[in-house]
Amino acid sequence: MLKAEDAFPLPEPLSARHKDSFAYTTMKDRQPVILTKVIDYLFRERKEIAEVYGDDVLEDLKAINELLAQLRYELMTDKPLSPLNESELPDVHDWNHSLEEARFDCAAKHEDCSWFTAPWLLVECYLYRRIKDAFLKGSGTGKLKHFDFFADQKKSSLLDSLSSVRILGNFLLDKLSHLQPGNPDASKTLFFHMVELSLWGNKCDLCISGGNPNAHTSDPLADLDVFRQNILSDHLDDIWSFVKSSMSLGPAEICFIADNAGFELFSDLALADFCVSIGFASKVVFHVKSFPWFVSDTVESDVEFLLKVLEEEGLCSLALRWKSYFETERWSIESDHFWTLSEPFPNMKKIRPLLYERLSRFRLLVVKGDLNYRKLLSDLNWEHHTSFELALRQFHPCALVTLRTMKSDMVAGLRPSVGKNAHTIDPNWMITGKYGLVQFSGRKDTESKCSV
Ligand SMILES: O=P(O)(O)OC[C@H]1O[C@](O)(CO)[C@@H](O)[C@@H]1O
Repeated sequence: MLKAEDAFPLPEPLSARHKDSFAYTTMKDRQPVILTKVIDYLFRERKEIAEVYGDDVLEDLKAINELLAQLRYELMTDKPLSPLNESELPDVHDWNHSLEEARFDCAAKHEDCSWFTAPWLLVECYLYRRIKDAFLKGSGTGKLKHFDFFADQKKSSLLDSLSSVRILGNFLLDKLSHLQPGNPDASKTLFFHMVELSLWGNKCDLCISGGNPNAHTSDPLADLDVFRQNILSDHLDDIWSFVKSSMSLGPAEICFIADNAGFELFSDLALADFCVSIGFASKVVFHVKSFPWFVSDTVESDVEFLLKVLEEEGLCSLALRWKSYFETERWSIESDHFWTLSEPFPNMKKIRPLLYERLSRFRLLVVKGDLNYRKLLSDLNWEHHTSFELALRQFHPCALVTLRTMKSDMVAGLRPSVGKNAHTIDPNWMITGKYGLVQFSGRKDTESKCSV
């Protein structure tokens, strides 16, 4: 198979070193705001937090905020990136290896490896890992080591999206009750709609809004027809052919590499239910983050909160249905520290071979969101018309679909004129979340084992 690096020199990683780039704006404007909001939140809510965890955490909060203020200083004054110290998380070695490699590349350019010279993917992920570090180090009592400092924002975002949740939930329940088993073609249009709903679920996240409220408030079904023209790369037909032919092999295990909690997570569970109900999937695994990440990324407790809200807010039958999927292990949640490294997915086989092996057992991976897309395509500055397959750089544990609204200036797999036309309509087309991609690769690495 043709490798990207054999075909031409690989493009440069995106980096804040380019002052006209989105990476630069993000690191200069958005990241300090996100960090400051965490600091403000901990200070503002200290009494409430102490009520839950005990007065001794007031000292922890002070220590954590000092570490976060130091981190903000390092970011805003473009200090060299320091290695992580020993910590109870299993990722320190991998992180320090990534930092060492970046330092080596910067040294070749006679530069320090800092927030504004290193690859954007590395520094953006590093910020969230350092925030986590502040909680691990600053919590002398140990009580706040696993505190979810983004939980309140995620909860509010879900509660603000309830009208959209109700519309989609009732639509799903109605459609599920009219499915025609044994007649997959009857489900095709609906399958397209469920995929599109999960795609546009990615539009709102709390990272792109710098932590400001960003809920889904419109009618997601009415939006479908309006938004369809904004799908710049659309492999839905290929996905459906794959799903249909796969169904003749018997139900399979599939996996979502999840992104944001709130409405997006809800739309992902809805798509997963549809895949189960039409007989495509026997089991669904949701891979989530193991600590707070990019503000609104899903951690396990966000799934629990979603089910609780559905139960309390008039979607009880859906909540019970999904709870029973989890109880019977038809659905399950997994996590891996690879998702909170800065490593591109093509490095997974080398760095986390067991995870690659695990993914190779699924029939389909659904890779959600902007950051996962950047990692999938190595966050390199691809020509927009580079083929999606080539840009995957041989990441083929199993067939995969990526559903991503565009919130960063990196893309591959577009037909030649598509980017130009989008740019004419909206010069910010790559970063607003208004445009989306549904891309598919049916290829599977023949060296990886397959049990389904
Ligand atoms: O939740 P998503 O879709 O991964 O988006 C994460 C956000 O973080 C970024 O990757 C960088 O800030 C953006 O491109 C995007 O707004």
